[in-house]
Amino acid sequence: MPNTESLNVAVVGTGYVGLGTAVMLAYLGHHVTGIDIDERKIEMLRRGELPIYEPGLADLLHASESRLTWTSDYAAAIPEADVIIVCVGTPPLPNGHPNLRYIAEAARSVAQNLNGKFQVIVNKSTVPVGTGDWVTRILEDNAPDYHANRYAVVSNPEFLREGTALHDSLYPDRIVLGSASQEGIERLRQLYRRLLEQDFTPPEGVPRPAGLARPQFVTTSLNSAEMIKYAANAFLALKISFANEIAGLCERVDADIEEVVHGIGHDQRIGHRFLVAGAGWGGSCFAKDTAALISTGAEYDYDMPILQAAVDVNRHQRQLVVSKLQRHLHRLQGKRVAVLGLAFKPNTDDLRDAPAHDCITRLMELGAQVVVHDPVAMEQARREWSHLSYQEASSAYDAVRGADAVILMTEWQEYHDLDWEQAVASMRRRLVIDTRNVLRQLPSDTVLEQIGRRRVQETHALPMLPVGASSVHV
Ligand SMILES: NC(=O)C1=CN([C@@H]2O[C@H](COP(=O)(O)OP(=O)(O)OC[C@H]3O[C@@H](n4cnc5c(N)ncnc54)[C@H](O)[C@@H]3O)[C@@H](O)[C@H]2O)C=CC1
Ligand SMILES: O=C(O)[C@H]1O[C@H](OP(=O)(O)OP(=O)(O)OC[C@H]2O[C@@H](n3ccc(=O)[nH]c3=O)[C@H](O)[C@@H]2O)[C@H](O)[C@@H](O)[C@@H]1O
Repeated sequence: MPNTESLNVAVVGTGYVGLGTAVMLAYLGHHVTGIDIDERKIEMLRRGELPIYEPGLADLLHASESRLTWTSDYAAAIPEADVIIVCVGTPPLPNGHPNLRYIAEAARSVAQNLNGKFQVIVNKSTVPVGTGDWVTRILEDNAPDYHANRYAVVSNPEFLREGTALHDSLYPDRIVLGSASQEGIERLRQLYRRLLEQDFTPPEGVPRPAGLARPQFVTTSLNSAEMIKYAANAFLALKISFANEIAGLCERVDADIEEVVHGIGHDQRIGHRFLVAGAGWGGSCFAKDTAALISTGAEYDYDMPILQAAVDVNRHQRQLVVSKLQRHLHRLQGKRVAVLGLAFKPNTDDLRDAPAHDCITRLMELGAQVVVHDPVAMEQARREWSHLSYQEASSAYDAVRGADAVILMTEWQEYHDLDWEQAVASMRRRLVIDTRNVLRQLPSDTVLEQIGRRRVQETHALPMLPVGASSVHV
């Protein structure tokens, strides 16, 4: 094992996880080379620009610049690396199984450049149980001189959330390492020593949480580590779907999901987190990982009805938003609907499986005129959602002006801080569907619909107003 505190690390794949990992490890003092086959990303990173939006990441990137290198050439990074961390994508195939093509390609490229000394190949991508063994086989088949090479394969699942990636990377609850190689585990203990002991100066803007416990160091078999990642995401998705199911019943029996969650959350066995009802979970991983787990079950002829129900509840939840709109506006043909927020959650530009996509698609099918705004994801949407013909607004106020309804899809702070008095005064009809339950007091003549909550502001008829009218009596 190298004696120095600082290791040479190659991070393969510079997406949301790879970038967070590379920058965090450089901040902790390691020398990191990020490798990506996407040369556009590498060029941007070389210019000091980030290809993704993640709060605080640009500052940390610049603070650690001297220990960060970017390349598309495996040969420039792998031979020198003590640790190679694979963070390539594992997107879903139509049958729910993850596409492991990028993992196989990365493993082959790594194998061809191994140096013959002891190197640790870490898999951080989310992969089905058994992938670590399969990667070992790919390394054996492709390393130039298999017998001369010594290496360990370790599964090290990632638990960061987009939007809070730095916080989650620097202050993790646990670091999970699965491997049959004790030597591999020990090298990773060295890699993560500063994290484990919380022995670093917190970067500006990412303070250490008060009373923070040190991360748990969890070592397991390769298979168990791979399973831990899927089980964790499945359980979180399940919690949200449970909250959404109870929210639906709350609406029918005139109870309030927020009061209910507050009440049950004080039971320490339940807790408050990940029980916020809304438009359903989205993002790059929950749908992909629940589908992957169900598809793994199917391979073994093993049903997973609880997980399947969580997925079904989520699908239904996505449709709820438009139903709420129809309840008030009836026919949506020609109605102008403002959608605030496109990203699947605040503080990211990631649009993968964003609930806003389903909502906009449905609104368009029903003939509505859709105007959208997002503080950071508009450009991304122009690239990825070019099949949707909505109008873009340059500000939230512009989106809302003249609208028959506003749907708040993503709880960006900017929307929370809007001057709602001014915003609703410019609407044609004062109907606000808050799918994230974040709005509190709107002008009294506004209908505010939330998820699973008693109608916070009630009105019996929804008047149509001349645009710009400042008040109305109902
Ligand atoms: N996005 C997230 O918040 C989290 C993602 N994960 C998992 O981490 C993995 C990566 O996810 P993201 O970072 O979101 O993916 P991403 O799609 O943002 O990034 C993947 C990157 O890998 C690169 N790549 C593909 N093949 C390559 C190859 N052969 N060599 C070098 N680079 C290659 C792509 O060009 C891309 O830049 C996935 O398995 C995901 O499930 C785990 C925890 C959190
Ligand atoms: O494997 C992954 O990719 C990651 O997936 C999630 O992280 P992420 O998808 O970035 O974001 P979350 O904060 O978990 O939110 C996911 C979705 O659930 C929704 N959500 C979240 C929490 C909640 O209480 N209610 C709720 O509807 C969010 O709005 C969002 O659409 C997990 O939280 C991470 O631990 C995991 O590493």
